[in-house]
Amino acid sequence: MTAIRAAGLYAYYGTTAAVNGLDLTVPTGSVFGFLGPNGAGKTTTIAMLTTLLPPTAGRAEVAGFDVAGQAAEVRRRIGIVFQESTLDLDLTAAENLRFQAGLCGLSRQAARGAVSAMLDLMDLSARGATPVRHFSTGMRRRLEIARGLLAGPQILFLDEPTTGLDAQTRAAVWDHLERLRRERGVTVFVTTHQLEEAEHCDRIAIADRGKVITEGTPAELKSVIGADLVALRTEDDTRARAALAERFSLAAEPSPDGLLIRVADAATLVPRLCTGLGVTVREVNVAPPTLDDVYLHHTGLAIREGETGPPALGDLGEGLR
Ligand SMILES: Nc1ncnc2c1ncn2[C@@H]1O[C@H](COP(=O)(O)OP(=O)(O)OP(=O)(O)O)[C@@H](O)[C@H]1O
Repeated sequence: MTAIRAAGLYAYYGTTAAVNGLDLTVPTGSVFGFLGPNGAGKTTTIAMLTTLLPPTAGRAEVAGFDVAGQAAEVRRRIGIVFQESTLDLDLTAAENLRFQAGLCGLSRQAARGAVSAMLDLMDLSARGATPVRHFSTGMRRRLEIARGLLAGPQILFLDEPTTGLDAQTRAAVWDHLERLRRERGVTVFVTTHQLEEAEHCDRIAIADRGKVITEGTPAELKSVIGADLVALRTEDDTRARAALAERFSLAAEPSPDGLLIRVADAATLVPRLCTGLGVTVREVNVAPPTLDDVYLHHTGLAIREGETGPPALGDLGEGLR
């Protein structure tokens, strides 16, 4: 089953192609991470998939409905959590949710049930009557997610949901997202700058310049890189570097962690190095490929958080009603 399918999707702002022939398939019930450097087209893609921005060309289906021709059907089946908070700080948590329930057209009785269930799901039941002004950043984020889920969407879109949160709060938000998938079968589509967060995803797509350049499970993507990073400390790194080139045809980069070498199979190479290098090896560390390596390999960029970016999703349209 496919929750989201995009084929040859384009979005132009004037003559700039923000999304440039993007193809995407998101399986139902998955947590799908959408990664990419600033300006890769992530926010614009979410804006099209959530019907806030009409595609310039191409096709996208969400929950089986066309985003351009069947926007109302799509909207009925999705929830969105914007990057910027859109909560009313003067209202309590429950009031914020009730307000949203009204916008979604839920009856008074249905709203009461949904508000209480969502507060419960996001561990906010005890704070329903507290004005949001008194909430921590993490609690506000959880409330935003609760609000995105209020109308029982099949697919939840989140644009950089953990930006600005500390590590502990980020982990809590991810716990909740994983629970959603597990307990409610909600498909979660999330953009993130945090590669360690991408490890939580079932599948990841990396976008650059408006196109998906690679896609797969975290393990698949790492296996494509297929190289362990070996850090070698020796009694004489200059001689060791020359010996690595001469005897093993390996190029080593000096670094504060020692000589760094990328090899396909460190387990076989390391014992050979220790006996055949001709320079005493003092310390060896082996690290399997990380998503950072994958990202760097495909985009030529190290991912960084907190860079200034183009407009947030909330600025692109009126929001779902
Ligand atoms: N409203 C707009 N008008 C003109 N150009 C825009 C507009 N919104 C985005 N762009 C341009 O489109 C490209 C893609 O932007 P988009 O915001 O979709 O990327 P992104 O991957 O979400 O970036 P970030 O991670 O910084 O949010 C960028 O070159 C950006 O400058």
